[in-house]
Amino acid sequence: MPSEGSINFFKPVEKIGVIGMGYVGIPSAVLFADVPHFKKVYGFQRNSESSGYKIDMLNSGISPLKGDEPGLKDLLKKVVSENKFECTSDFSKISECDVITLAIQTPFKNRDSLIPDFTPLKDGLEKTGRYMSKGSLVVLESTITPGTTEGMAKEILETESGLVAGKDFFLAHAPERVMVGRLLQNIREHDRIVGGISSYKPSDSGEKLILDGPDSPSTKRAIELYSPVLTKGKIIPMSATAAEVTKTAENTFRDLQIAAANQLALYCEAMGINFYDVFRGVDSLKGEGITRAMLLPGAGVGGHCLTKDTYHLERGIKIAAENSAKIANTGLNAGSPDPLDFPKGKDSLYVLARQINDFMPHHMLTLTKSALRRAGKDIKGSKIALLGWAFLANSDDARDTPSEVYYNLCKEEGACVFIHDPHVLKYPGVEISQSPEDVLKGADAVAILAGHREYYQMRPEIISGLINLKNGNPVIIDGRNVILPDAWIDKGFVYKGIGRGDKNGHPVRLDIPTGG
Ligand SMILES: NC(=O)c1ccc[n+]([C@@H]2O[C@H](COP(=O)([O-])OP(=O)(O)OC[C@H]3O[C@@H](n4cnc5c(N)ncnc54)[C@H](O)[C@@H]3O)[C@@H](O)[C@H]2O)c1
Ligand SMILES: CC(=O)N[C@@H]1[C@@H](OP(=O)(O)OP(=O)(O)OC[C@H]2O[C@@H](n3ccc(=O)[nH]c3=O)[C@H](O)[C@@H]2O)O[C@H](CO)[C@@H](O)[C@@H]1O
Repeated sequence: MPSEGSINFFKPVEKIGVIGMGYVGIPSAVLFADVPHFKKVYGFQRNSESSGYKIDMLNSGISPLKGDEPGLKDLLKKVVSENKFECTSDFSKISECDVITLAIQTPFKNRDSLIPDFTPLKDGLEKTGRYMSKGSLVVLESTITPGTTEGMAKEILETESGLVAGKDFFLAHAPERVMVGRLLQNIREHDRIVGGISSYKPSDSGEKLILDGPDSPSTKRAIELYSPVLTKGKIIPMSATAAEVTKTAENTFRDLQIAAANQLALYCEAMGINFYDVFRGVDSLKGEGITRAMLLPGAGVGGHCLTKDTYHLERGIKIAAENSAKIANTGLNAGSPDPLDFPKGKDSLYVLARQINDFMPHHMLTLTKSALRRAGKDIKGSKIALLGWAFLANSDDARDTPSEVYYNLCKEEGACVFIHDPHVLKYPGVEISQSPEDVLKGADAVAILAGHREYYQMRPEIISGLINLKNGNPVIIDGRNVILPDAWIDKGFVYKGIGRGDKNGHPVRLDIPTGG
């Protein structure tokens, strides 16, 4: 084992353990296994009721992941047949590994508390600490609250192993930035953020020199691990905490950009103008590095990433302030101010962005009720055709979907809601139809919640033939800018669209045929 802070590793990385055979761990493990000079990769998977089945599947060269992952099937078969990858629930094999990476889920306990449930991750860290050898590198790939690597993870590993982080073993955070559907490509091509913990080495004068970020031996060891896997991507070294903030901030900023578009859309509606005119205008200011990356407004923000990573970041600064206060109280630097200087009593901009994005399904309800009123109907007792349950266009992923919020709000108002989605076949607690006719027949209102390509094909004359014309004008609410308002207004629809202040107050045709 190198002396404290030394960067001369005594042996190259040969055996790797990846804990957590999921969307992140499986592609990560098979890519490591395909590197010629990495001799063996163990995929550690606990033999739980919900996921234990993966062990035999993986050892048979079959991926347990849903959906198509280009290249994964063949690569998995290859590394299994070469005996370079083996899935196991025998965690004692961790002792053979030079490197252990943890790709374990880090969900929030519930949408309200927004406190992460680190139970599975802590279990993975305890097993790692129990079996890891001196000189090994531990890397957390899970999305975690900033401060976790230098904090909770380091504490658990040191307690379980009796070793000292940064001296007897290396510790880093290398967050995953993959998208389901292109896991291998993303790992190979995205730049890789690598953040090792700080180490210390004695200077000639006997003082302790801090080796941090790119100079940290843990960072350097992690670079040795990830470099052979990258094709287009390059390594971006930094400190462990900076790596944690990078991961959570990249999604926080995307959420913020979407919230900015949503707020502007609400302003445009209130001022009777078309958001998309303003979008084109603002977007035209390009060149000289002065572009404004404006994103698009919509019926809300769903998914596993953007709905949570802001709260990881917020929790990270809260913990940093608490830790600072603890030091302040120990008299080391008594009375030191709160490390965060921020306008007193003001909410975080990022939390406000989350609140604006979470408001959008509520705005969809406002538009629905207003349109039904203009058609002389009450939402209570109305039939609403909800088009699009997935949180993302042309996807079957419905995690944290805004459609569920809108659905529950309409039900609370006494509406009967029928759901259509061509990609999401089932979801707990609701029925989802793949037949547009069944959902649209007799509907008083059509609400578009996801921008699936199928919905761009809808024609007003076809839809009006299906829905309920007998008691007044049909209604359509467009949450994803899918339809052209005039064509539908001409057919007698009452139209409302997010950001469409220029059309939301359109005159309503009263001479529509109510059908035979
Ligand atoms: N899925 C994505 O697209 C994606 C993208 C970026 C980041 N991430 C992050 O990566 C992490 C993993 O996400 P995922 O989607 O791969 O999760 P997942 O649920 O698909 O896989 C986690 C796996 O770990 C196993 N596991 C849990 N606790 C364990 C333990 N103590 N010991 C051994 N195995 C254990 C589970 O059984 C499961 O098989 C999360 O923090 C997530 O936020 C995921
Ligand atoms: C590795 C990782 O963490 N990757 C993340 C993942 O994020 P994701 O899977 O959650 O997908 P997103 O595209 O972010 O959409 C989220 C929701 O926001 C709505 N939305 C979107 C854009 C817009 O202009 N207006 C909107 O309203 C949309 O309908 C949906 O509900 O992939 C993104 C690249 O796709 C990445 O950038 C992002 O880091």
